[in-house]
Amino acid sequence: METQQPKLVLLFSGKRKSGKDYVTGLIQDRLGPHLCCILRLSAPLKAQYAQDHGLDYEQLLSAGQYKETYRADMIQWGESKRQQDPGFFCRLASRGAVQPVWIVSDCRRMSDLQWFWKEYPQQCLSVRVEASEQSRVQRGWRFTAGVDDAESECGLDQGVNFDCTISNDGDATLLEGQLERLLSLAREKSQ
Ligand SMILES: Nc1ncnc2c1ncn2[C@@H]1O[C@H](COP(=O)(O)OP(=O)(O)OP(=O)(O)O)[C@@H](O)[C@H]1O
Ligand SMILES: C[C@@](O)(CCOP(=O)(O)O)CC(=O)O
Repeated sequence: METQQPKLVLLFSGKRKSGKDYVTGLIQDRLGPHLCCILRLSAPLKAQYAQDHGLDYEQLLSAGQYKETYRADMIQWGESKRQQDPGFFCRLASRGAVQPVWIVSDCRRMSDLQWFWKEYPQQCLSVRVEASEQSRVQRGWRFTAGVDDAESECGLDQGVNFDCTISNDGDATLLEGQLERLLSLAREKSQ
């Protein structure tokens, strides 16, 4: 299927267990799958890595511990691909997307943002999901050297003026309120 020009591209980033998948899932639920798709840059990476290493792709995609066992090695594997072509996973993840609103759920590096900014200069909005260390620990996060101090987690810590920041520390009402602006914008743009 041919990719169609999006009307809005929400570029999400955030630390491990800040809730990127949770928050982007909520937005897609509200907008519906005809209006909004979620693009995971890590999906083509995990698909190829699973195939090469005889692993379970679905489990690598899920929020459980399984993917954490392989995270450091997946990062290395993905970085070797990105060195040859920084837009490699951006291109694969967005291939065939036809909805007017795209949510990229896992931007990690400046090159991820730059690729979308260059391809869709009028449509992009960068969104940072933030959560306290305490919330992240409750969701299963433990500091891991080589992961939490590497570009995969820290690549967007500096140098980006995010268009929007969402605090996701577990208060559902507070979260809903923060999503309203993005939901209104998405509905407006997709008309
Ligand atoms: N506001 C919330 N309310 C309830 N549960 C939440 C909330 N935010 C996140 N979670 C839960 O915390 C866990 C981690 O969240 P999630 O997978 O969305 O984080 P992530 O930033 O995508 O992490 P990773 O980078 O590891 O993929 C999940 O089990 C998710 O359901
Ligand atoms: C290997 C990697 O793609 C894992 C991402 O997994 P997740 O988005 O945290 O589920 C991280 C990276 O590309 O640096």
